[in-house]
Amino acid sequence: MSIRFAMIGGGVMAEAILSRLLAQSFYQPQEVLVSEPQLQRRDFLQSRYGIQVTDANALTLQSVEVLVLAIKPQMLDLVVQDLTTHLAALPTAPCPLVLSILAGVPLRRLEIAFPNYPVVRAMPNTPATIGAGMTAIAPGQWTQSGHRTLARQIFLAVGEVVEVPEALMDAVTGLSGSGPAFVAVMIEALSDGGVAVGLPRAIAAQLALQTVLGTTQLLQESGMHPAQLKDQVTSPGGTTIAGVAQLEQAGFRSALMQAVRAAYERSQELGTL
Ligand SMILES: NC(=O)C1=CN([C@@H]2O[C@H](COP(=O)(O)OP(=O)(O)OC[C@H]3O[C@@H](n4cnc5c(N)ncnc54)[C@H](O)[C@@H]3O)[C@@H](O)[C@H]2O)C=CC1
Ligand SMILES: O=C(O)[C@@H]1CCC=N1
Repeated sequence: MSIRFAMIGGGVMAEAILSRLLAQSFYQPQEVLVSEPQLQRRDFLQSRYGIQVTDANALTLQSVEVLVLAIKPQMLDLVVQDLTTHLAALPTAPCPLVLSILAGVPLRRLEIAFPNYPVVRAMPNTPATIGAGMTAIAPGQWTQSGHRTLARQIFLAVGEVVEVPEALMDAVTGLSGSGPAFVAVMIEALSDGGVAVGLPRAIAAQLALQTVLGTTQLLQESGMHPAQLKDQVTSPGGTTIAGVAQLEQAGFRSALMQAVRAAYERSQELGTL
């Protein structure tokens, strides 16, 4: 069976996407090749998923349908240099669909690195690991509708997908790309708050997690605006409004808005490194 799906970089996000695609039989393990420099990581991916692995990036360009770039943005130039050194010139046909999940890196740079290749810039997030991801995609100038459909299908395997103009990709990175960390920090802090007022750690952690999960599900299923839900919980002169007043005093909303902006600005910076 020949390789149809290749990835350069076999880290956290590569595994998240790969594991779901395999679990849904989107690709068979024998059709997948991951190029990864760390031996331990290669061994892990091979034994866990039964896929093929290599430390030679150039092998990923051998007549595959899809090539996912899953290295850190700072590594892009090095990887492209490595590919062109080993292949003399990148293959001109048939060109795989290049799917980049690199934060910040614009289509313009990717299309220079992979001349005339169909490129889709994507920003998934870590809940992709359990099929609850949120991915935004922006197609490049050489993509045809089949490429866009394929990109959408791949990311639908790991959660929800939206298509946005490329100009919004850094904003997406600030919100849904980076957001799982912001939410995780909030859950940890809620749990710490519980411990501070006497709850055992394990119980505090369970309460914090289920409260966030249940609230999210309620908002999603009811379609209620978050402000409406907040109003429903806050009894006049009650406990919740005392807590909400403290959040406002500490600048909680502002902190979250600034966190998204900082991540957005960093994504813009990473695109220029
Ligand atoms: N972690 C996240 O939540 C998200 C990450 N991303 C993007 O995904 C990309 C990968 O991020 P992670 O998976 O978190 O990083 P990671 O560090 O877990 O994975 C990167 C992998 O690339 C490998 N690598 C390093 N040099 C290489 C080379 N020359 N050739 C091939 N592979 C090489 C590393 O050994 C590592 O396994 C980044 O560009 C990031 O911006 C996008 C969305 C979410
Ligand atoms: O922190 C980062 O740079 C990556 C991109 C989005 C989430 N993690």
